[in-house]
Order: sequence, then structure tokens, then C-alpha cells
Amino acid sequence: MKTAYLITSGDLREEANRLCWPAQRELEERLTACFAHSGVLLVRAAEVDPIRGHGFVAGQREGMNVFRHIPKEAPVVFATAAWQYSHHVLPGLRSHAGPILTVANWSGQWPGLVGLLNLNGSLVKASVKFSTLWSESFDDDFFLRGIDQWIREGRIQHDLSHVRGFDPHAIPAATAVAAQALASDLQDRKAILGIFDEGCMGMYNAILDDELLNPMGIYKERMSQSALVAEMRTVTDAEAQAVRSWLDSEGVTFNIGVDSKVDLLDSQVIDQCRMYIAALRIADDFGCDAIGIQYQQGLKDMTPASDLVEGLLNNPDRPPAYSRDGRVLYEGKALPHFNEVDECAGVDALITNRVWTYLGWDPSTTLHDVRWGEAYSWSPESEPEFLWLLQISGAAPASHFVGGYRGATSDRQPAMYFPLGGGSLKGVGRPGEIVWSRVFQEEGTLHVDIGLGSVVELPPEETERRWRQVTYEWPIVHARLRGMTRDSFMARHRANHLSIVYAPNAEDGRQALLLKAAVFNALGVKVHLCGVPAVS
Ligand SMILES: C[C@H](O)[C@@H](O)[C@@H](O)C(=O)CO
Repeated sequence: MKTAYLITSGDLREEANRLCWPAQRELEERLTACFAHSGVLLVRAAEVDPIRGHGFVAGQREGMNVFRHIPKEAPVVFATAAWQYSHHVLPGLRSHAGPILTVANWSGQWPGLVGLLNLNGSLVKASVKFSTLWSESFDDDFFLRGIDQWIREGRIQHDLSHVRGFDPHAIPAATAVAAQALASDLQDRKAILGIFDEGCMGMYNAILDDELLNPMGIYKERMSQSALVAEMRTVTDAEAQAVRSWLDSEGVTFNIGVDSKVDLLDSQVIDQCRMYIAALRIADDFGCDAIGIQYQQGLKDMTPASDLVEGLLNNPDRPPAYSRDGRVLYEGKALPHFNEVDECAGVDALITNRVWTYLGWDPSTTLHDVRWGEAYSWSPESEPEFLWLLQISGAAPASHFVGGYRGATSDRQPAMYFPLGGGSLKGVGRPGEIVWSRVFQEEGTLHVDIGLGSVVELPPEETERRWRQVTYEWPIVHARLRGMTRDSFMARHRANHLSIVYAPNAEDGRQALLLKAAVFNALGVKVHLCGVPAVS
């Protein structure tokens, strides 16, 4: 290999591209130096645009044009230090014949690792072969060995020994019976995912065909964010204020300011309360079992962000909302919400809701971005332990926070993403045992990765330090994912998101994982146990 082409992809929001550009430029410089050291010239496939103030590919058409100038068989390196829309480069990568490497810098500053994992998941769904790497310093052994192998062989082998198949015969008989009953119930009665506009921010991997969903008993109701805005207009000030008052009485702190461009205003929160009621009313109209709001393109220019709404919906303990004729909507229940209309997370949330409700446990669940992570030394003598930092862009159920609603704050969404603001639902993940999972599509079928972990509590100053390295306005979770290293998880994970739900303790978590795995298996989804010890 003498030459490789460097491409990147960015946001559709130019403000985000401009702000993230310095980090991207630094990544590209380091990567170029690294390849040069190995005798390979890394050539940028597109010029940096001085007028736009960045060098990101910022649209699908633009990406298609860039790829027309890359020789078909040439090696291509995709590098990202920021959140990016995969569909900008997916058409070019799909029809590319040369080796593909995807790389991100190991940094929490912008969601670059999230962007990397989204592209990786999208490439897996599209059946495009690729290799992937990440690095903090670009001089570590793991990275250099990977680069070396890719340059020599056009591929990189990672350790995936933590992933193994699920054996439905190796679980307790009672679990198998319960799983079959839950699966049959779903297939008989069927469920509806309410989709407020399909496809968010280029997340091709988050869109699932009806052909895959319908055999499970899951159907989509296709709805529109415009209908949500229209319904919001019918919600009265008094109805919206009642939701806000409920949140105030539960102790949520709204960090209200004065400048609508950068601060959270009461009026933005009231609009979010309107959206909460409107979403529940529409979900009820269509008999939805879960809903997802695309929430970025289109909606961000019409209303404050939907995160506060989403975090509330995922929690059975939430402000009461009434139908137009006065019924309490989804009384005492969560209405699972899949942020960024990630349908894989929607399927997962639906199954979690059924399984956890059957077990009599709190079914509050949420997806998170796999944002970053760092080692932590619990004592001066102990070996540092790697802890993941999970963080979704503003929404998580307050039951997942230290202190619940009382521990929750609502900060204005960053203006670079959300010009009309809106408050987040933000807190620190409460310590406890979790089951994590990810539904994904590979080779035309549905799969789920599932594993065990725990949320850990770090000293407040360490939480604060980590929080300042990522997006301070969003919730934060310090997680230990059992049975795998940072690198083996990254090599395997097929999405920017991962879903979590709490179990009462480790043994209950293990039993619930088996039940959830068995339900998926009974529904025809291929289950992969990640880092989970064999059932004895
Ligand atoms: C607002 C940002 O674009 C986020 O939505 C992004 O980082 C994600 O959450 C991607 O999953």
C-alpha cells in the first residue's frame, strides 16, 4: 500500500461542523503522520472549504461526488472526531471495492466515537466489509499493530472471544416456559411502534424493515412530527403548566436563564410539557406500545428539543397526562420511547418492558450513546479499571439517577444542535446492576447482543471531571460492562447506542438476562451473549 484516501463525514448542522473542525483537523494530522511513518501517503479525498470553515462532508450528495474521484480499488480511511451522519458516506462506501478502515480518536470532547460506531453499525447492516480502530495517543501498541496489519493485509483481526451463542436448552425450564409465553403473547396480540418520522441523522443502522419486525408481532405506525407540532398547539397552557408543576413538586431543578439563544427559558419548558401531553395523546389515538421521535431535522427548527419528554415517558413514575376526554393516559405505566427514532432500541425497549413488567420490576429503560471511557484507580494500590461513560443527548428516566427526580436537573440543550433550546433531563446514573443490550441487523436478519454490567458511583469530583470532558448538559453514567475489554467491546459493537435497564441485584440480573435472551430467541432473533459466563 503506497497511498490511501482519507474521508470524513460531519453533521448536517453547519454550526456543529464549524465547532468540531479543530478536533477533526488534529485527528487527521495525527493519522496522516502515523501513516507516513509506515510509508503510506494519506491523501484527503476532498478539500477543506475555507468559506464553510471546515472539511467535513456535510451531505449525501456531497459524499457521492467525493467518492467519484476516489479510485474504486484504492484503500480508504474514514476518520471521525465528531458526531457524523453515516448516510453522507454510505453510498460511496457501499460501492467501494478497496479496503476500508474506520478510525476515531479516543476522546469524549465531541461524539466522535459515537459517530464511528454508527458508521460501523451501518456498514454491518449494509454488508460492507471494513476494519476499525481507535486510539487516544496514536502511538499505542494496539493501534500501531492494527494499522500495520491493515496496511499489509487490508484487514484487522480483533479479539471477539467474549461473544458466544445463546443455547436455549441451557436455561432453567421455568425461564423457557415464561419466555415462550411472553413471545407468544406479543405475536398474538401484536404491538405497534409509533414512528414520528423515520431515520434520524443518517443512522441507517437504526431503521428496520417491516419484514424483519412483523414476524415478531411488531408493526410500525408511521406518523409525522408535523402532527406532533399540530397536536402541541391544542394543549392548553394550564395543561402544560400542570406537568411543569408536577416536575417542580418532585424536585427537578430547571436551570433557567434569560437569553433564549443560549439559556433555558420557562417558555421552552412549557412547550416541552405540551409535547409530552401531545405525544401521549397521539400514542393513545393509534394504540402504540412504544414511540420514537426523530427529533432533529425539522422538529429542532419548530420546537424545543424533545429530550425532557422522552426521559419522562420512559418512567412509570411520571406526570399524569389526560386524553382529550379526561382519561389518564397509560396510567401507572411507562410509554417506552426510543430516542432518535432508533427502531432497534425501540424493539429492545418493548421486550424489556414486557419482561421487566412480568418480573414485577421497574421497567424504566433508556438507550445511551457509547460516548467514551477512561480507566479509574479505586485506590492508590489497585490496578486502574476501565469504566465506560454512557451519555445520551439529553434524555434518561429520572429513576436511573442518583436521587431520582430530586437529583435531576434540566439544562438548555447546546445551541449548536438545538437552536430553539429545550431542557435536558440530566442526572448521574445511580449505582446498581444492569442488563445492557443492542438489537441490530446483520446479513438480513435481526440479532441482539446482551450482557451484564453495573453502574458505579465515582467520587463527585471525578464525576465532575469526566462530565466536563463530554457534554455537560446531558446525563452521565459510569458503567462497568462485564467480561470484556474496552477494545473487544468496541470491535464487536454494531451501533452508536446501547440500552440499559436495572435489576435488583447481580443474580436477578443474570436470570432476567436469560429470560430476555430467551424471549428474543423465541421471537426468531439471533442472541449473542457478550461477556456472560456459560450457564451452569
Ligand atoms: C445532538 C447530537 O447530534 C446527538 O444526537 C448525537 O451525539 C447522538 O446522540 C447520536 O446518537
